[in-house]
Amino acid sequence: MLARPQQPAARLIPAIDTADPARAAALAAALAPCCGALKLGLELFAAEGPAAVRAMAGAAPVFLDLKLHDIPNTVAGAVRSLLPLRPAMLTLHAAGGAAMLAAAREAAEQAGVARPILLAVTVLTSLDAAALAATGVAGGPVQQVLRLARLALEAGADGLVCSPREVAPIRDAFGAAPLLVVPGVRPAGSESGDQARTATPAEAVAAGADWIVVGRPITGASDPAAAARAIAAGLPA
Ligand SMILES: O=C(O)c1cc(=O)[nH]c(=O)n1[C@@H]1O[C@H](COP(=O)(O)O)[C@@H](O)[C@H]1O
Repeated sequence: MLARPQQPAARLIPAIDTADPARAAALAAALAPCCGALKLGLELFAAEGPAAVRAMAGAAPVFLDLKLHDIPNTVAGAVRSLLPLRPAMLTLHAAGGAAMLAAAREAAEQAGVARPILLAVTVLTSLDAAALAATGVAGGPVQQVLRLARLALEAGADGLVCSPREVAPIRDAFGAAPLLVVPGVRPAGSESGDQARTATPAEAVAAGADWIVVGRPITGASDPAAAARAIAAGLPA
């Protein structure tokens, strides 16, 4: 499995969110030297499929963010289908439940020691308290993230995806062991866009994030590699 990062640059995961394979390849080539992994998500996978993962795999470890969420049998089958792509990390929605997460873990173990890190997405960083309440969830984001974190870790997830706001509460509740991958990260002065629960890269790492995921503040910059290096340079050692 991909090791927990020790150096600031290894903590950074740029999100390559584009449907254009040529742009994805250019971003991957520019960003691979200054990050710990590259995140490939639904936009590129929907457009290009597994070929996009194969194309990126030579540049850096691939965080394949497909946020699987279905019945256990279907998710286990999807994990088995994705294993030949050798992703370093794979996401599933914690809200899919313990049986779904356990089935994913069992399927992933067929890959042996090189299996992907299984990350359970808790509460999407785009949801504020009101949007979460509108889905029927009682209690605020922190309470729901802690509830889903416990469920996911007990069911066999290696780590969690959460916003920077829940990193400290998760570390308080579950200690150092869970791998924490944190999107919703915004360098000071950059636009939050559709992200609701944000903090700066340095705040996320100081709170206990292992990896931070940053998309548009990097990919929308005139020099994405320079933007990535500047973010990494601002992280605590
Ligand atoms: O699983 C994720 O990576 C994820 C979970 C979450 O709760 N919020 C979230 O923004 N993400 C992903 O992180 C990336 C954030 O991109 P930017 O908002 O452009 O920095 C996107 O690719 C999202 O799909």
